[in-house]
Amino acid sequence: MTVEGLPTTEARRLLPVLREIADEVGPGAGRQGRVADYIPALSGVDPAAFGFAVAGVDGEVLGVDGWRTPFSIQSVSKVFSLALALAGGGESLWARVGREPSGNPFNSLVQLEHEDGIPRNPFINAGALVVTDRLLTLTGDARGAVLDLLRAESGNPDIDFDPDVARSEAARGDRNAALAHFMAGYGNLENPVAHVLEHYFWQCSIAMSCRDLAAAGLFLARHGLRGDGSRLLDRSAAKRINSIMLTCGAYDAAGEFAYRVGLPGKSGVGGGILAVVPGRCTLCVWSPALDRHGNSVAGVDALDRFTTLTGLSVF
Ligand SMILES: NC(=O)CC[C@H](N)C(=O)O
Repeated sequence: MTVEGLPTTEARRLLPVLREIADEVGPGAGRQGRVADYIPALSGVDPAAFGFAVAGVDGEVLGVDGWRTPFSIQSVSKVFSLALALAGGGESLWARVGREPSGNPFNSLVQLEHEDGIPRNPFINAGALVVTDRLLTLTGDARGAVLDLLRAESGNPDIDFDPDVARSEAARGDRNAALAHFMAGYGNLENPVAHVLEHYFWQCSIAMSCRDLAAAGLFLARHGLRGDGSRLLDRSAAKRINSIMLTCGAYDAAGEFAYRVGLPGKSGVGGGILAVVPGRCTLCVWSPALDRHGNSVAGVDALDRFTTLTGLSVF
């Protein structure tokens, strides 16, 4: 029981652990790694920023330091577009994208030719472009569908795209354009390349805080149930997304992430990482300085310490 006599929630119980970790990791944030600058609009972010939030399956969200500061969610959006594509279109997606770790950088082209235009998994860029294409076919507005889901599940209607980030990425989008055109050449896109790219860039540009992302990801900890009690995914689909996050969520460092953290997680080059403790809670950590794989240095460190201190991993 807490001092107020209310039952201790998961978030309240874990908040002191987040505080302890932030005191250890936060002061060093930005000393190792580099902020992503291949998307120019991301390059001005403070490398020393740090935020950490925990959301219990009851919906309570608490956090420390910069947990309410919005940042560019980038590839963390890939979890939500995948959830919507599976919820709306089912298993047929898997004819067009695989479920194996790639072992290659998130924007790599090399595997695609060997594997006939079928991306290894939905969390590398090529795979996410296929998922966006599927969502476009299903909804007519992939980026709008992702934004609506994020607003609804976080309970924050003010979440929005960042047009500067979206335009900046489009202006430097040659690699993603190459991936999309290459897959179109293999017949693995249903919509025009320019349309798919636009929706992908805008979806990546969404700005959210650790608070909002931890809350929005709770359906993954609730085995597919949304905040209003309705079902987004059946239990099996939720399990599968968590599994792919564990094996593919940190690009070509997914093995190292699983080794150190032991949780399903998805990182983005904005420095955010969403992690899931199924049945218990979600965590979102943010610190913009990245390692050479594109994962937040302080973010992975914080999650590593979290599972070490609490024993809350899937193993
Ligand atoms: N790893 C990432 O977060 C990459 C996302 C970024 N929008 C890109 O396509 O390059």
